[in-house]
Amino acid sequence: MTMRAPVTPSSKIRRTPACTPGGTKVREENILVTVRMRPLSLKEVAAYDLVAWDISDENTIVSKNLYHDRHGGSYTFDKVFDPTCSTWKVYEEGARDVALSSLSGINATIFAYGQTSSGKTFTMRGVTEHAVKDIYEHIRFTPEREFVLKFSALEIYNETVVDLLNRESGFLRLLDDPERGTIVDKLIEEVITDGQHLRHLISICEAQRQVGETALNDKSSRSHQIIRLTIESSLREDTGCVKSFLASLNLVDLAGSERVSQTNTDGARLKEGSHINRSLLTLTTVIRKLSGGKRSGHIPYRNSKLTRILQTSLGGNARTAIICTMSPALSHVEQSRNTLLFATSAKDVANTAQVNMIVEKKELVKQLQEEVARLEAELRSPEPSSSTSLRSLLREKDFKIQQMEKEIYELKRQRDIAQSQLELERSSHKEKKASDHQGPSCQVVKRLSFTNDSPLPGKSDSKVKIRTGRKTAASTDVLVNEIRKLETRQRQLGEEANRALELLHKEVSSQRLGSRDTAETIANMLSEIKVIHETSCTPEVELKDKATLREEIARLNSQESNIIVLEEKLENVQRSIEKLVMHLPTGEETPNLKTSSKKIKGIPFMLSNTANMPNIIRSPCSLMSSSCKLMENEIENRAPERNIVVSGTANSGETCSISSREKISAQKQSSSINVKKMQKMFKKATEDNIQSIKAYVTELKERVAKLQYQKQLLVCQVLELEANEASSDETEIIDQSPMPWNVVFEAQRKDIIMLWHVCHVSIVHRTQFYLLFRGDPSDQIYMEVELRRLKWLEQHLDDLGNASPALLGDDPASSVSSSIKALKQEREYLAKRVCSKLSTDEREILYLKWDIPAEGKQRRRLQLVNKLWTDPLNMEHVKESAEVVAKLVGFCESGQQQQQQPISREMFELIFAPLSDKKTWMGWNLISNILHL
Ligand SMILES: Nc1ncnc2c1ncn2[C@@H]1O[C@H](COP(=O)(O)OP(=O)(O)OP(=O)(O)O)[C@@H](O)[C@H]1O
Repeated sequence: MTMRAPVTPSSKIRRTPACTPGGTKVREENILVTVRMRPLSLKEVAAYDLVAWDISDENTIVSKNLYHDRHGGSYTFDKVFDPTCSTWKVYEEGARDVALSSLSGINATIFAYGQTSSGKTFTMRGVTEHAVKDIYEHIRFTPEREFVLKFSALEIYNETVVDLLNRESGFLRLLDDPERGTIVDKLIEEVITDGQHLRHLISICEAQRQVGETALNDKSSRSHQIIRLTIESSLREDTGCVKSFLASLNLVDLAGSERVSQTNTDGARLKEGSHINRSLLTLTTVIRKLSGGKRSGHIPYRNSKLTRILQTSLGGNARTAIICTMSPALSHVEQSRNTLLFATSAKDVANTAQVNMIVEKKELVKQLQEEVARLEAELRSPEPSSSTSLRSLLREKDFKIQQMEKEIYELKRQRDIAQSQLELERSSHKEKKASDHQGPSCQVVKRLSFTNDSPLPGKSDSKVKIRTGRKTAASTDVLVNEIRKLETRQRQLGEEANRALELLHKEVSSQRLGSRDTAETIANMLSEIKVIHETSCTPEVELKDKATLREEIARLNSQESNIIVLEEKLENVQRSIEKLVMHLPTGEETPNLKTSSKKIKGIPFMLSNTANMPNIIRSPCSLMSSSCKLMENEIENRAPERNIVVSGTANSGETCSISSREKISAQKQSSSINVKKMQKMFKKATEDNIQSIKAYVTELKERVAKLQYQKQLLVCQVLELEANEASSDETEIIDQSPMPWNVVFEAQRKDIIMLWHVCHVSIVHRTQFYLLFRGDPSDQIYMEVELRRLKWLEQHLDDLGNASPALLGDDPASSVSSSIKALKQEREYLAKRVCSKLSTDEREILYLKWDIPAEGKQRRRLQLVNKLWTDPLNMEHVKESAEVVAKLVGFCESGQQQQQQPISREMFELIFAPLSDKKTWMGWNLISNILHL
């Protein structure tokens, strides 16, 4: 029966931190790592193999030969099981707890890792059996819950995923699911009826699995096997709380790492071995990178199907147990040490297991509503102690919301600025076009430009198109000039307004046109306008560079409060004007003629500088002079035979005087008519002036707004400049401080050594390269090329292995297996030279140091050579291997014994040949062949 995804659309998986049975929260938990040592196999006993390890206590395993173990030969784990331990004990202490977590919604994975024939399948078979038994026992003793178990199984064979319940479905694809991580497409899931059914399915999978015979194991698993039990459980009674738990239990039996020299494989087995080793290498890399909390870097899960499928179990949402299996034999000591090193890294990997609960959407809503109601009730409760923290939390949230609103407002504002800037840019562009038509000498300076949808001008947003450098400086100058012009204009206007107001003040107080209130109002207005004028006066600064631009912004910033004061004052002035209008004299009031005529004489005639202030303020004095003229005309009309002169103030140069007594009497006769006319005229002049001041105030307001806008532009420009400088600084920093070459060299050398190992590169080549390139700066290019070639080769190993002969040509060295074969031949060749090139003492020391048992001269020599260059992670081993190979081949570094063959860089001349030229690009076999001759 085929089952699809267990999560239905109407339900949702909720994850909460996992709890131990005791109820304490588990946020991070390290992988449980145990080591199981099997007994010596019959073959090993027959070969008189020795036991290389001691188990000093139930947590520690120690190498019997401490001579060259760089880890001091002692390794500690959560548990170490000696060869007499039963699988039950291994399960009980190394897997049970983790396996049973899956019953309470926590994903669990148990896997066995180790060298081929070390007992992984043996152990996992037992562990699976015990887990199945325990699971069914738990189900039996938990009647209140209903359990649904589903079974699926797959194998990863030669990096392809196959369904063990349905081999016919071919190779399965891996898909990325945002909710569940990596899933295997079309993998069959069968619902299990009971324990018997489950055991039956497991046995089917065992029968289906790829198994082959190797020199080390008659039934060697040639694939990684993953059995997955998906366990869903829910309460039988609807209690209204969490509906069900959902988790999977992965039981993983990995294929074993193997050495061609030990497994004596070729053909299909060899290819399998290569795939197995590669995926295990990725697993090792993933574990190494995850260990010690070094999660920040890239974890290469995607480099193999195995690590992709197990991703959640390695540093993710699962509890994981690893049982490392090993042989006790001395002949496998190197492989066992590698297993122990892997186990040591795995100990440091931390997982974050969560309880996976399935909650129906309706139920989820209900639960959330209840939660909200509870929280609200708590907030309302008179007992503050329990809700204090909640309240403060809410306050905090409110505050955050407010801040966010402010930010949104600010962003909108900045967007508007950017848009207006764009408008400016457009008009400037038009101007430029127009001036271009006029002639080449006309230059238009461009401003900053932002794209229409740019949210934040001046920030590092990639949408912001910035024209920087000289253009920015030029546009800054233009802006500054504009601001300067505005400011000068404003100053002039301020002065005009002052004069006009002073005049008005005098007029009102001398004419007593209004009450005392009116006089006070105007006096206030006058002083406020003065403040405005003083506040808005700015010193002239030459703004040429960014520093002065910044100073200018600082000044504008400091004037921010002034601007606010200014705006307030303008409001006051406007109010005062309103008041003033209310107090204006009506036509019915009869002023004292004597005083009026006296005052007329006394009114100072101040002609405003109308050229500088067009359409803003008309001085009442000019109106007064015209009213004088009107009076004069009237008098002249009434007594044409007499010469009447009306004298004015010194300012105007006009005078208004009467030359004879007759003229005075004529004036007296007509005075009653003229006074009314004068009153009207005076009132009109005052009204006009008030209108002018109103207009002026409005304009001042506009100017202030403009100034603020200009300030924003300046700020934007400075931000631009800073962002550009910062990015160029960063580039400089990067350029100026590369990683020291020796550090790069060490890292590259380690990578190269690992890749040589993975790609089965000739050990003679490795030796030459290793001895020749020791970190001299001139080695850089050689290291780079070697690394690239190896990376390419590693990536294409598969393709090469599978490629048709037509693609590869006849060159036998172009496939993986031929590389391995060539390596084997090379080792045989070197083994023949052991006696002639190494002295007896040298040989004995090496045999002792490298744990080579004393049995058969030829066999010992081969064993010695087979150990060379086999531990790419151990730099001491690498160095020793290179020294031994150099002696065997007769290399010497320049300056050493002359009878030996000197290594020179010419051997590694950089060849950039087309890929079809296998001999050249694979290169190494060719080089070593030459050297062998
Ligand atoms: N603890 C043990 N006690 C007794 N025999 C064991 C033990 N572990 C393994 N063996 C035996 O060792 C042999 C190899 O074991 P097994 O096939 O489990 O190794 P493996 O690691 O799975 O190898 P491969 O990776 O090649 O599949 C088997 O014959 C198995 O019965």
